[in-house]
Amino acid sequence: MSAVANPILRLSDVWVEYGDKIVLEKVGLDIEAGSFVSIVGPSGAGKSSLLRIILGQERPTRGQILLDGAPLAPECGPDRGVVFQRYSVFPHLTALDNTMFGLECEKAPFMARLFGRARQEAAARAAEMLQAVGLGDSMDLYPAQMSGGMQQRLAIAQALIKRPRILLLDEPFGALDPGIRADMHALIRQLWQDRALTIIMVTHDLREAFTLGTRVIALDKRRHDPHAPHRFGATAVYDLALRKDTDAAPGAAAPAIPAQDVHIHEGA
Ligand SMILES: Nc1ncnc2c1ncn2[C@@H]1O[C@H](COP(=O)(O)OP(=O)(O)OP(=O)(O)O)[C@@H](O)[C@H]1O
Repeated sequence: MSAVANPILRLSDVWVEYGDKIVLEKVGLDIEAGSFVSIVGPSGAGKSSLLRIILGQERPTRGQILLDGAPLAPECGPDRGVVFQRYSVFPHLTALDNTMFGLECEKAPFMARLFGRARQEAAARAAEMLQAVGLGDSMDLYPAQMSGGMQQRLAIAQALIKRPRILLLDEPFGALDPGIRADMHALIRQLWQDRALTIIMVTHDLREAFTLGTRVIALDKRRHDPHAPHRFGATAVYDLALRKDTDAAPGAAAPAIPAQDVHIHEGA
């Protein structure tokens, strides 16, 4: 376990099992508020499973997750927002209505519709959010009228409208062209800094992991049983804290890291 004083998230001895298949075993992690944590690892290592349990969509089969020192509520709370690789926006709603939807669900959980002044306030907040992600001129467009990059910007606006403190990103830029990806890196870095977010991002792209992350965690199996591939789960096999100049230009390569600032330690 990587000990951090007053972590925003603490995972202690967390296991995720599906029947007799062990996906994650003995995961122990402290996540510091304001950090940008990149999670890497081979396909099937349990990266998305880890995000789902932090989001509260699923519960670990063993172990404990603390959010600000208190056990994680069993459902997804407004303190955590999520963006997936595949566009999660609603095709029948405009960008503005897509962004407002989260607020409408929160404030009018049965009808998911606000009226009068409450609606005006929600629309103003959604418009501000769309400006922040660079969609200020596209509020009336439907997702089918938007590019992939624009749809991911919209998904980020949806995730951030409820002002979460933790943003979970599951391969958010994996389906985008390299040029658009660079723009999205700049955007996410800006939002991370401006909104003092804690970000946990799963990616297959090591360059992306090191460029954006202040910490890179690799999940993998420490033990393999060739006769029973599901007998052992993955855990954090590498945990690298990177010293980052947060004022670096968006998209800039990570600065060189002096050897003494690289901490490689075994998972729990
Ligand atoms: N609901 C489920 N029931 C059974 N097995 C599951 C379930 N969800 C995930 N798994 C299994 O858990 C393992 C880890 O899946 P997960 O999607 O977390 O891995 P990943 O590291 O995110 O993979 P990828 O990089 O390919 O997206 C996989 O073997 C998957 O088949």
